Amino acid sequence: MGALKLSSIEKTYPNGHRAVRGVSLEIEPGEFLVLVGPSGCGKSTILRTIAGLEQLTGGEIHIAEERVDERLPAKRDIAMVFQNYALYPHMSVYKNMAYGLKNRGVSKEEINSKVTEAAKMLQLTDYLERKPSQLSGGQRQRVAMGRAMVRSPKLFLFDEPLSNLDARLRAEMRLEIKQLQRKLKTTSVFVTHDQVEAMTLADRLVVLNQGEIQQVGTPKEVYHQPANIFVATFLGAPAMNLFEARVTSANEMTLNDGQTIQLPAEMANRVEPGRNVTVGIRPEHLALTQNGQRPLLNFETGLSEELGTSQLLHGKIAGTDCTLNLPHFDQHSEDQLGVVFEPKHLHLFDVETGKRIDHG
Ligand SMILES: Nc1ncnc2c1ncn2[C@@H]1O[C@H](COP(=O)(O)OP(=O)(O)OP(=O)(O)O)[C@@H](O)[C@H]1O
Repeated sequence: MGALKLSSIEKTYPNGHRAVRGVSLEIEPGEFLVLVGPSGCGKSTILRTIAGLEQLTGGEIHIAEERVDERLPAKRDIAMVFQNYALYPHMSVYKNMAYGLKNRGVSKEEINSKVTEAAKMLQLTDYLERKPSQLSGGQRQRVAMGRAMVRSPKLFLFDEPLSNLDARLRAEMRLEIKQLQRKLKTTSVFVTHDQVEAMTLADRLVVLNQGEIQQVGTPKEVYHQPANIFVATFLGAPAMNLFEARVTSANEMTLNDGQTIQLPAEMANRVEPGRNVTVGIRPEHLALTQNGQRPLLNFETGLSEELGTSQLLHGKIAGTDCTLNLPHFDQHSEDQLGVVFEPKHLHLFDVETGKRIDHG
């Protein structure tokens, strides 16, 4: 039984903008699903239609097998955590957390036990009498989490909840949310445009662009077998390197400047000669030749950037911009270097459709 099911949902805003285009998804109980994509791709709109803050213009939403898209937000048994926390400034932490339960007529004793338990889990016990203005950003975000938790909803919805926090706190809260969700096992949908957040939090990722799903999969699947060029270049920093090439024999491709690359073994004889393809390789999968090793491609060196744990070396292969992410720092004075890679790390895409040409 799916915990949440979106069936061909559509959202066209009154101004005619079609923000969500036939999105279908099924989420398992206890799953942590992350919606990720560039600004304007429709991820917040999807979340808001699940919560009932926006009306669908097509399709259906089911929560635990019950159709909910025509129900009022309060009748959907959902708790939402927002980017701006949405706490009541004049109420104490305790009252903020208790508010939703009090409104539902839950007894004082039960409220007390739930708030106390959530506060303990979130390390807020010492702050229950404070007002939100007397808390740090991270603590406020925890109160917002606590308020969602005490209601024991069927579903948590997170709308970029960490984007107001500084980088360090963000990383800490990310881990806390993950640990908390593991403990509570509440089905969760989390929206972010931050790919690191998406990769680290998700059981499964949904990559969106222009209101449409591009790919659904585990972070590993989506990173290592991107379904198309959009997904391949959206996830990963620096982005995957792309080159135009033509398949010139059963097992070989030729780049613009005549340099050739072997097709990955699984692809030999499977892509017809004459076909134009886009070849992708991630910066961390390219290395410089060492000790007289034979180069697979020539690399014209440009600027390098030192990142501490690794070094980015920018340059060109076959006249196309290209970046290498190298684990060791070395000064490079030569203009031309050789690069090597493992053929299994090559990604092939159709030039016209941008879709992955699969090799297992
Ligand atoms: N009320 C509205 N009326 C008209 N268009 C809207 C409305 N709300 C959002 N949109 C448009 O719908 C598209 C999707 O918006 P949405 O907020 O869902 O994107 P998003 O992926 O969450 O982006 P961001 O990361 O910037 O929040 C955008 O092009 C946006 O301009």
